[in-house]
Formats: sequence, structure tokens, C-alpha cells
Amino acid sequence: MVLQFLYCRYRNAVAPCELNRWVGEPVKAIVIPTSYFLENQYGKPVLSKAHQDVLKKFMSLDVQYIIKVDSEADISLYVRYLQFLGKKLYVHDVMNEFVHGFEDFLQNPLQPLTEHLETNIYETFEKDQVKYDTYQNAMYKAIAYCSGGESGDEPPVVMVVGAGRGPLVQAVVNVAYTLNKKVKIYAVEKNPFAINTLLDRVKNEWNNQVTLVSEDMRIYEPPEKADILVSELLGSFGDNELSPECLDGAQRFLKKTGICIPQSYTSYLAPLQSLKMHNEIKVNRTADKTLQQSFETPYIAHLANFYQIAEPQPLFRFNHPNWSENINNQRYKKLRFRCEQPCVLTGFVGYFDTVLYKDVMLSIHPETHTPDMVSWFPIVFPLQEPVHIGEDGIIEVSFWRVDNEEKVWYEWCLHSPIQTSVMNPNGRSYFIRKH
Ligand SMILES: C[S@@+](CC[C@H](N)C(=O)[O-])C[C@H]1O[C@@H](n2cnc3c(N)ncnc32)[C@H](O)[C@@H]1O
Repeated sequence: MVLQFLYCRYRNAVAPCELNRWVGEPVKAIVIPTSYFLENQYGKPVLSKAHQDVLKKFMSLDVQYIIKVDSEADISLYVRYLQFLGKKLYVHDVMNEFVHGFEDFLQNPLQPLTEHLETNIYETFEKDQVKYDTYQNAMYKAIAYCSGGESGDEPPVVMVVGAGRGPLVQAVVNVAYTLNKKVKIYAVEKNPFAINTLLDRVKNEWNNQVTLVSEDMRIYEPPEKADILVSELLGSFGDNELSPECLDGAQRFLKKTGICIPQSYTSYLAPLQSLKMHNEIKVNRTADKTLQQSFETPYIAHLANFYQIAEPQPLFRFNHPNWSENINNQRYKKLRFRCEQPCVLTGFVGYFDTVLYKDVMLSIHPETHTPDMVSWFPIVFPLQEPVHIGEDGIIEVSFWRVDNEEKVWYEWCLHSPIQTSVMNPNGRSYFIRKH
């Protein structure tokens, strides 16, 4: 699709929402007539701030710029100016550097519970200092407040469950040092590859002050109970890597007065227009999957060529510890979104935020995104076919989190503007294994 430059020098700008929707179209080229350029004090062609803002929106997309000569012009001046503008408008921040090359690239969600993560994945996690600093801040507040033992004069017991290669264990060690407080530390991890690194760190970095447990947290029987249970088992949708199931199992060894970090997490959902993703799913289907299975599967992606049709709304929330008699991690919710303008619905985009402890939070919700945190990309739940949304459109969708003894899965279906069949019934195309 070729986008004729949307603004004219003498006309008012198009509405920002309309421009945002263009970013969700499969735009291949932007045509800029030479007559739209202004002259700077040196007589050279430049674009107005409004026009620059339009180009900025398309910076992360792979678009070409076509200069249309509709006035007397030395074309080389325009070409040079656009090259300069490309460099000027590119924002050099942590997020942009990290996501470069991942734009709209589909990834399967990880299943760290049943598939052992590889070293390079841990390495990628560990690059996100913002995540660990925020955890450390939460631990600082929790450990400062906490005293261990019946009498309160014993060191608090902190267990890091799902310790990986130890960045959160290191954060506990740092807090104990900063507070000048004795803390008993356990690291529980079921991945034998990560255990090797932990063994080395216990001996060479942590001076044997950490008790290492090579076991699944759901079956581990510790010699004592924890005051604080720290974990990072979160996926892009919060609960989709089975943090609820793991922590429900681990809280057996948390004192009744104990604290979980995180204390809660909430998923969010927003309707999405991304014809690019829709086509990628179709084209990149692997031989072992039918087209239906490919569309009934969520994907992790850094979205670039997309339009978020409405603000995200909260979907499912989980609290820890959960001391209810019958823990039920199934969920159902129906959401209703009002659309600002006609568009094409291709699926839903999911985010999450989490309260680690009291006011310390992490978020990938676009409105509250933790600055410079790169650990999680959004998750996308596709629809089988794009759905046209008219003027004053309403989108209604139902979402389920379902489980049985073996697995957890999501189902979703559209009620408005059209009723679709339920996607992924009984987890037939996508599920997360518990064992
Ligand atoms: C997302 S990684 C986080 C690792 C580390 N805490 C970090 O921040 O780098 C989750 C870790 O939890 C481990 N894990 C998941 N479920 C577990 C379970 N039931 N018992 C023990 N470890 C588990 C995985 O092997 C993985 O190392």
C-alpha cells in the first residue's frame, strides 16, 4: 500500500487516531510531493514539524520514501534532507536498541515449567537490569519490614523459587548487605543446566550462605518455612507461564504471615489491527500445524506495524499467597470496547502488570510501562479472519482461562460486531503443560 502524504501545507492535519490507524496498515511507501516542503533560512527544503511527526510514526516500519517532483526542484537536496531526518528522528533509547530487528517477528511463548531454558535465554533475561533493580527494591522493603522466628529475633528466611542462574538470589544477597541484616537464603530451581551455574555461584560468589535445592517447587519439602517467597515466573500475559500453579504449590512452605513477591499480577487485553501479523501467521505456518492451529495460538511479538483499536482493559488477576480452601485458577471475563473509528480487527493484544511489594510495580501496559524494561514483549491472540469494524463500532469478546490435570489453556470468542466460534476449544491447538 502506498500512502500519499496525509497532510497538506495549507490544510489541517488529519486526526491523530486516523494517522495511528495508518500505522496498522501494510504501508510499503510514503509519497511526499516536493511542494509540501518549506524553505529554511538557507533556502534548503525542510519539512514542517507536523510533517516530521507523521514520518516519525513510520520510522519503525520498513517503508520507502518517494519524493514526487511537483514543483521546480533539485532532487538531491530533498534526498539529503530525508537522510538527515531519518537520523534525527530515530530515538536512541534502551528499548529501541533492544527491539531492533524483532519488529513484528512472531515467537512462540516460552514454557519454562516443562521445557528447560537454555543458557542464551537466561543471558537475555539477565541483560534487563531494570527488572532486577525493581525486584531488589521490592525485596529491600519486604526484608527491612520482616523479622524471622517466633520471637522475631531470628534471621528472616527468603526463598527464591525458580532461581534460574541466580540474579534474584544476588539481589537478596545485596539487600542483606545493604541492610546489614542476616538473612537465610534458599534457591530452588528445577532446571539442571541452571543448577550447574548456581552451584558455582554458591561456592565462589555467595560464600556458601545460600542453600541450593535442585527440585520442582511444587514437590520440595523444606526443613523450615519461609518468611518471603520470591519468584519471577511471569509471562507476557502474567499468568501464562503458570506462575499461579507453581506458587500455589510452593506456598505450602510459606509461613501464614509470609509475603510473596510478586503479591499479584493482572493481564490486560486490547483489540488489535495488524494485517502484517495476520499475514505473517498465514505465511509462516510450520508444516506440523494446520492454518486453524496457527490462528488458535498466541504469539509473543514486538508490535510495530499495528494499530491498537481501544485502550486495554483488565482481564484476569492472581493474588499470592492464596489461602482459599479451594484454589481455582480458572477465569472467565467478557470485555466490551468502544471503537474510535472504522478499522479492521485482526485479534487482541495482551499485556500485564504486577505488584511486587506494596508500591513497587513492573508493567508492560503501554500507559504504565516500566521505563527501559525490555524483558517482555506483548502477546497476541489472533482471530481466524479479519473483521471489519464500522463507524461507532463495538467489540465484545469473551476470554477463558481453563485447566485440567495436565494443562492450562485460553479460549476466546468474539460476540460483536459478529459472533465467531470459540477459538482453541479444549486447548486443541495451544496449551501450556503442567508436567
Ligand atoms: C522466567 S525464569 C526466571 C529465572 C530467574 N529468576 C531470572 O529472573 O533470571 C523462571 C525460572 O523458574 C524455573 N521454574 C519454573 N517452574 C519451576 C518449578 N515448578 N520449580 C522450580 N523451578 C521452576 C525455570 O526453570 C526458570 O529457571
